[in-house]
Amino acid sequence: MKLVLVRHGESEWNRANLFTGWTDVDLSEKGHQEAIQAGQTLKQEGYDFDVCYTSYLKRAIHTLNHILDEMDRNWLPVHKSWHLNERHYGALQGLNKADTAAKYGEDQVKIWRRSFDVKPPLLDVNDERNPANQAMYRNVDAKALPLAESLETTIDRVIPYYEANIKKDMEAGKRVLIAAHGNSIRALVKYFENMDKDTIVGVNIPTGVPLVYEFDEDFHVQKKYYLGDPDAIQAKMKAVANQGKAK
Ligand SMILES: O=C(O)[C@H](O)COP(=O)(O)O
Repeated sequence: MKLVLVRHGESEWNRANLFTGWTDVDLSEKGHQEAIQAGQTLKQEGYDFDVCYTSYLKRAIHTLNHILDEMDRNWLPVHKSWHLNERHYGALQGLNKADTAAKYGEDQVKIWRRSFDVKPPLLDVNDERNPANQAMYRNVDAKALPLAESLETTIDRVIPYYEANIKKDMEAGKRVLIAAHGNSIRALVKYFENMDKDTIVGVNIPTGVPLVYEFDEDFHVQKKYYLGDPDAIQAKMKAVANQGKAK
């Protein structure tokens, strides 16, 4: 069984190096190109899908749309869920990552970005960015919506959704494509690989590159690989890690 995950292409806020989280920003021009390239790669490599999953955020939705365009698979069913959203970056959303590192130190920014269980500072409940105050989440139980998330609390909402929906589809023999985000994908990577808290700290997901997992029938990982030029992928991962360095 194969599962393909793609982090959205570069967003406008990735380009500006801003903490983004649940802010609904679109792809940059480079991000659109990365998503188109991901679709072309999947097509050239002979991939096909039966069902797709994505988040509520347009950078992931538009990435998926580009991929489906390139594969001529726009007719596929697409499930959108807030459970696949990026980790909520709380009151850090909108701040520049390098400036934040200069102000609070690179170690603190690494803790906020990559530690397993530390949440960034919470949004105020009255903040218009509180998801409970936004139309996008009007059908979600407000008690389930965060004011900030750690990777641990992101896992708490990604994995039950994966098990109840995506895993079920895979068990039924469906080929699944997920277009999501750096940290919702890190949640899945940690779970699939049973990774410990220290190892996941070093995992950075590149933008717009298909990541393939091959599982046996008990959902043990047999193989894991990115599709594309290995040097270019390494460079993209390093660039993500370096976003938290002071200039
Ligand atoms: O929300 C964000 O800022 C990014 O999409 C992911 O950020 P990170 O790599 O700093 O966790």
